[in-house]
Amino acid sequence: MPPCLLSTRPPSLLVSCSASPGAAVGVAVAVRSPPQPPSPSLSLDSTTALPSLSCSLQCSHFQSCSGCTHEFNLHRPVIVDEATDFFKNHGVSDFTFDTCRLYGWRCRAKLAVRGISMSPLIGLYQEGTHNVADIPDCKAHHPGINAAVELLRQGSFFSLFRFFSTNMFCLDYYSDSKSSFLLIFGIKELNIEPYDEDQGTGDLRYVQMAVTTHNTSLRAAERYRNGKVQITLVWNSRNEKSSNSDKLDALAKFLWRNGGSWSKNHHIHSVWANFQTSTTNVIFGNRWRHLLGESDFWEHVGGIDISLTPSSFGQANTRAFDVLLRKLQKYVPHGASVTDLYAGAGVIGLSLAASRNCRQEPLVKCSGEPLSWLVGSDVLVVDPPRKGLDKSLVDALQTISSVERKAKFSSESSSVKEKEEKRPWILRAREASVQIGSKTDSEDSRSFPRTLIYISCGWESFKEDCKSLLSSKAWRLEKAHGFNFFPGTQSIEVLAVFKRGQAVGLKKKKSGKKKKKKSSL
Ligand SMILES: C[S@@+](CC[C@H](N)C(=O)[O-])C[C@H]1O[C@@H](n2cnc3c(N)ncnc32)[C@H](O)[C@@H]1O
Repeated sequence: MPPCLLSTRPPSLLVSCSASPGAAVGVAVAVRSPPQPPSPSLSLDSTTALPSLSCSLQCSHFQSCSGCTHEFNLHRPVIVDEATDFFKNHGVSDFTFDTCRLYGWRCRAKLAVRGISMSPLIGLYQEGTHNVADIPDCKAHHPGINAAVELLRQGSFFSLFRFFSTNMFCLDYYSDSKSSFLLIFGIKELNIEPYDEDQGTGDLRYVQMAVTTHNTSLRAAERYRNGKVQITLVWNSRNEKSSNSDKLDALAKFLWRNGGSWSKNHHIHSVWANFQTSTTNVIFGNRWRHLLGESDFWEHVGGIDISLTPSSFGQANTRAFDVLLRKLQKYVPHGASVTDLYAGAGVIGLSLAASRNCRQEPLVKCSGEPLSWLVGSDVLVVDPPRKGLDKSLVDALQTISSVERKAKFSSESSSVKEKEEKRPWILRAREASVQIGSKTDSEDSRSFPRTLIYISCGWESFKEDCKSLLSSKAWRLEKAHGFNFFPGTQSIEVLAVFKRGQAVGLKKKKSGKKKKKKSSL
């Protein structure tokens, strides 16, 4: 029996659970809920009792698939309680949590392909094993991904017999094709072999599906559900000239013919190949080839259009990411200079640059200081992988105030020296260096960021990093928000805003205490 949170949170008649507007993909209907407008945010008011069944997963693959670990209360993972307490204990009592879209949210998936040709398994590894759970009806996937997986399954593996016996609907689907018989015959001929890890044999190892919902020819409300899928076939060969390349070519053409721009049911954006022969667990090899469809994959997020290659890091939950980016923009002043670390394809930095009209700061390198690349930045944004910040960065951020003091001191003393300089040839050389735009010492004295925005997908590592930053007294927490990036799991995305130094109130309190002590003596 999967864990049911009904026992911890009794259902109430008034339901305040609602998915983001437009979350019409496998929608959970609020039980006994009076009609109410969709609300993208949930209040964390503890008096608001929430139902379980209204936001339950109801997925036939739950338990066999490792993707989702929690079946109920998708709108409010249990970890939100812990996060609320954590932030309260660190001075932020108004932590908010955005429920976002609960179903069909995953726009990026890497799925293993295993089993046998007649009966392939396309899905995720079962917990702690290398057995793949087939997940054709995954509730987390954008429906376009499930449709593309189904097409892939037909194209790659269906035998003529199985095709006729269990998928008669496909005949209608293909009936307007000029040569449906040839097509069916072709499917059998493809006979793609799923990868066999033990032997290192087979053709298709993994498939990556990425959905773009950026289609400006559709009304905004229709774009999400009409998203198109970029398919990357991770092929077990060194390159496109290997012996099984005919099969790859045939599979790509099959996918494109039946899901591409000329097909009746256009849901495939493009087909790519990645070549990988390594026997390790690394999914992708270094060689990528665009095969069919559009080569550019555009997405619209955080107010910008961004083109990602299949090898780029992309957030799986595009809509929730958009909600986060819009919240993030509010913490960056207009015209600020921003440094974006762990930037991946640079979506965050570009979104801020566009929405906040950010100032461009040339990179300044002053020798000897690990934080030199932050000189002149007003805001630092970090978005590390699940394991959190690199230790060297935490160390640098902990010592940022003393580094700044040192930098200021050295630039002040050098400007004193500058003033004392009388030799005309030195003065002329200095003037020339300013004219060609190179940095002088005095410019290095500009301060380091006063704001640090930490975006985290790893709650445990975030807590550790947060404690380290706060314990150094170089930073204080000012705001924190959570986002439901991964409904069905206990992972949330956190956006935490830190400011330099300690809270003014805290300092005052301390000096007040001292005074009292003195007077009591
Ligand atoms: C959670 S992703 C965020 C990417 C980007 N901010 C976004 O939202 O699209 C973390 C990124 O950091 C990169 N990364 C991981 N370790 C890194 C390191 N030590 N230095 C720089 N980047 C790193 C990863 O490749 C990945 O692109």
